[in-house]
Amino acid sequence: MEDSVNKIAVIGGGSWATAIVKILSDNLKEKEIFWWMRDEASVRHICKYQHNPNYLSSVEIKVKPENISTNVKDVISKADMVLLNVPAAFLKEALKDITADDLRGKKIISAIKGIVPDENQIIGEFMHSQFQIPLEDIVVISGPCHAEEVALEKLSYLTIACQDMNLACRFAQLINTRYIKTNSSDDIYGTEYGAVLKNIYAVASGICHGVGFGDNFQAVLISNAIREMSRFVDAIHPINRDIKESAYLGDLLVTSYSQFSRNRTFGNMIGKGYTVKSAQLEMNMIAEGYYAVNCIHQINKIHKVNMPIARAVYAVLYDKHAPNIEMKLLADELS
Ligand SMILES: NC(=O)c1ccc[n+]([C@@H]2O[C@H](COP(=O)([O-])OP(=O)(O)OC[C@H]3O[C@@H](n4cnc5c(N)ncnc54)[C@H](O)[C@@H]3O)[C@@H](O)[C@H]2O)c1
Ligand SMILES: O=P(O)(O)OC[C@H](O)CO
Repeated sequence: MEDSVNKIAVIGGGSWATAIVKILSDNLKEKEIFWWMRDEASVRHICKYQHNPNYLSSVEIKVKPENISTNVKDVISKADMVLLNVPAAFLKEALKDITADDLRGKKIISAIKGIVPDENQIIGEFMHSQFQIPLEDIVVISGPCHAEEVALEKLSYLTIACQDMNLACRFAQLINTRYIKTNSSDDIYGTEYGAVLKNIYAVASGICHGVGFGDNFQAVLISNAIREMSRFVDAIHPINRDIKESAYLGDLLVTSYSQFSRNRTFGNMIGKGYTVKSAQLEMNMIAEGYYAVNCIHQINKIHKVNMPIARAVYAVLYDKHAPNIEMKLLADELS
């Protein structure tokens, strides 16, 4: 991989996939980018106008038109690195025609922050168990970074997690740009679960805002959320990690406070009285936290970690408890 031109297949056509395509194009290392998205009309539009019509439409797309396709098998076959970037809930659907043979020998990069529903697996576990990808060939991209700020070339930091630190460093060299800096980590489980949990806490943050809590309470909520995240990731994968690093605390902060956060926006609508369906319809984007809280609820039946915030979000979204009452009950449990 080091000596030959890197061939990278980006799988997904949403905001983050579009931002990642921009980052890869702006990075100066020689590479060829292939891009899969499910929507034929979007492919045609991008090939003709060099802009994604639905997401980050200000970004100029520099991928060759012949490399953009709705044929996932074809796109994957041309690459040696496959960068997964569809919401976790749609990953199985996106890869339904792909076999372990199609992915043999390829490096898998996950930019997804979610859990595969029904399987209740983070992306690395899913790719390892379903496609026999060796764990050391799986790379996770995480950290506090909104696609919208990438479009504006605002300075951002990404964490590249991989059990093979050489691979983490090699991939980092493909995405470092003037506005993207990278850190490396070998904590693939903590990085993935941290990203999953921060989405749930952003939904909680939005619900609290929606029902009328202010900044003072929000600060207490987030202080409790980082401790809850720490308890859970330590129970799942107990290694020596600093939860204050950007991939954990940083991502929790950006998602809980930013105007760009999908999960916070979704939670805010729920707090204001929208149903889940109507909030989802209102957004052109996906709030991973909605799906993740159900998966974490199932996973935590085994681990039994004390998770009052995730429990409250689950109660509102899945047991249909009134958001204002549930958040007041939660407030009594926080300190
Ligand atoms: N947006 C960000 O700033 C950002 C940053 C880091 C990580 N991520 C992660 O990237 C992943 C992709 O999120 P995003 O923000 O790009 O998505 P998005 O919300 O911008 O776009 C939604 C995506 O989901 C697809 N989609 C919607 N309904 C679908 C369906 N029924 N079947 C199949 N696909 C469907 C759309 O085609 C689109 O690609 C998520 O795991 C997210 O957590 C996002
Ligand atoms: O803040 P959200 O909910 O849009 O999630 C996007 C990214 O995960 C932030 O790092």
